[in-house]
Amino acid sequence: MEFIHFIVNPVAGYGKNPITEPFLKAYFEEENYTIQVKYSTFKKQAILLTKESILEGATIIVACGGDGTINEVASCLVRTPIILGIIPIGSGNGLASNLQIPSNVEKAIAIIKNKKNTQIDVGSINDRYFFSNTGIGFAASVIKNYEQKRTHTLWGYITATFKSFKEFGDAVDSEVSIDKSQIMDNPFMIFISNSNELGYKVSLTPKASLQDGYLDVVIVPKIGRLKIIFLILLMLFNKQHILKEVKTFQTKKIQLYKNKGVDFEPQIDGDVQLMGERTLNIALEEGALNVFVTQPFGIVMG
Ligand SMILES: Nc1ncnc2c1ncn2[C@@H]1O[C@H](COP(=O)(O)OP(=O)(O)OP(=O)(O)O)[C@@H](O)[C@H]1O
Repeated sequence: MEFIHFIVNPVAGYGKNPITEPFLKAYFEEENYTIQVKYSTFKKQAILLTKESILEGATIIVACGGDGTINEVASCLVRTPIILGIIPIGSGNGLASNLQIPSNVEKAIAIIKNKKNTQIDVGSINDRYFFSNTGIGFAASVIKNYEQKRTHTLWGYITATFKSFKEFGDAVDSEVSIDKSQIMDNPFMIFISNSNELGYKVSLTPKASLQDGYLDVVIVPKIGRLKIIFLILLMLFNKQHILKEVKTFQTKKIQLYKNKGVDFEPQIDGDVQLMGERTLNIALEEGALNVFVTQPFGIVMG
């Protein structure tokens, strides 16, 4: 008997999804599965619901939402034997896309029922985990503006990008040191990724792998407005490396320190968080999360 708990974000994506207990019971027959469905009613409640499900003896916990919900659920499952299932009903669904889990709910359910699981790497930033990506600068500013919008769609990201572009000149003067050596004035963006997709098939780190034991880092120093426009266009076609200012490398850990300017406000899997700290210690934990995947993805364990 499997004890499967579903943690559903009812406002993810377009806020329309079919996930109810009767709907799921049609797929998870009572002879083999005991299911429970829980809905989050406020931001970050999925963390509390997941912790409760662990205490209740769930063997599989399914995050039903986008990258934010997956982050909240999966953060509680790192280094536990509990397997994460994903039903991607968010807007961007970057991690699910990297894992080749389709947005079609029935197909995503079939992957869970197929019981093939693998272990993926997990990123950490101070006391938090990330599974897709984290970073500071322009990408975090876009997400902050996006979070304030009512429509969480691709159009929401486009208008948030315009707003961040307009605000760019008002940025507070800042200085960041990287690994206690390189010092950057007002870096445009420092982006650190575990997965190869941001969502909507856009990628800043197309070569990143969830199972290679490395984080992929993209650093863009302060650049002028024309170059920003050029860079945004290049990003849409995954060709940002054409711009010589864009530096990419792989690492197992990286430390950012704010010498000057306000405290760090990084985005963590699409959620902007004021850290209230001047140091960000970002690292990778290899293979620390069990997740259901499609048959051809990665090294299948189960
Ligand atoms: N009932 C709720 N009301 C408001 N916010 C909620 C509720 N339940 C969860 N949330 C929050 O919604 C945020 C966004 O969720 P999520 O990332 O899953 O969806 P999305 O933004 O549509 O998808 P994606 O991140 O893939 O673009 C999360 O920060 C989560 O904490």
